[in-house]
Amino acid sequence: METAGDQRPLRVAVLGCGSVGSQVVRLLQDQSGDLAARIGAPLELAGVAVRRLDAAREVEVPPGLLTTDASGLVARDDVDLVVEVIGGIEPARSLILSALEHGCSVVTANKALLAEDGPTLFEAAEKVGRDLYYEAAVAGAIPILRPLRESLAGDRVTRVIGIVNGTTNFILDKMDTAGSGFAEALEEAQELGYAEADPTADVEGFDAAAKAAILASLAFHSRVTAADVHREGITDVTAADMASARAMGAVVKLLAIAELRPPNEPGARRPWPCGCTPR
Ligand SMILES: NC(=O)c1ccc[n+]([C@@H]2O[C@H](COP(=O)([O-])OP(=O)(O)OC[C@H]3O[C@@H](n4cnc5c(N)ncnc54)[C@H](O)[C@@H]3O)[C@@H](O)[C@H]2O)c1
Ligand SMILES: N[C@@H](CCO)C(=O)O
Repeated sequence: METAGDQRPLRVAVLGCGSVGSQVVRLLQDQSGDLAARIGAPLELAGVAVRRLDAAREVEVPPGLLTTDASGLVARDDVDLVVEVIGGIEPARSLILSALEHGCSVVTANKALLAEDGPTLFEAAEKVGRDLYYEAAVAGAIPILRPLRESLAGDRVTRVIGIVNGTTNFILDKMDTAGSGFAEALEEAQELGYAEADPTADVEGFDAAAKAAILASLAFHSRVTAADVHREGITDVTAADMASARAMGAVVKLLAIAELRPPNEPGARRPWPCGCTPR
């Protein structure tokens, strides 16, 4: 009987070894047996692109696998799959496009990029017949994007609402339940790895807006970018606001709310006409 070990390994390149990247590398190393059995082939780490070779990391990476040449890594012939977890727009976009052009499938957690320029990536993947997966871009541990895209493909979704930003949820909860100050709670969220590299993205609502745009695009088969989303952060929320909410039996939360409006209502969008809806 053929086992996963008899199959050619799938070679994985990881771009970025921060909070998320280090855990991807750890999983590839610690759970290689389980992953191989589930996938049907061993997953092998081909390389990890980092900014600095000598930086402290949460995971041990064999030095021979580290490189500061991310462009070179995604263009290598022996790489099958690229995991982009450096974040931001550039060079993440160019690296993903190059990886696809070089025949790799791509997994990215980059909601900022997807919300700004997802169609360019989806079209590029479609053109070369490669996969582009991004489940971790919204509500990391909760499978939400694939169910919206596939399980609910035949349904008419009219509303998506939820807490989609962990950092603000953590801060608001600490302010409410432990009486923490905003700055102190933010620092703790950063230490725990919840916050974006620039936490302004979290506390001013940019991260939630990007996630709302991705959710709305999938749920309503439409094109919504982060710039289309009304955004409010939590930096003005005070202890007095918390107390008022509590007195009303409520809590303060940062929500992403996406609603489909009737077509002739002001602000309503038409479904996206071409074949470039998020896949
Ligand atoms: N942290 C989370 O909980 C979380 C959850 C879901 C999605 N995400 C997304 O995942 C991505 C990564 O987030 P993170 O929290 O790991 O960020 P991070 O800042 O901890 O890690 C990013 C890493 O990429 C490196 N990097 C940046 N530019 C690089 C380049 N050109 N070449 C090589 N390395 C480069 C940085 O040095 C850093 O180590 C972001 O898109 C983020 O929005 C994060
Ligand atoms: N900074 C993001 C990471 C997960 O997307 C958050 O706090 O939700």
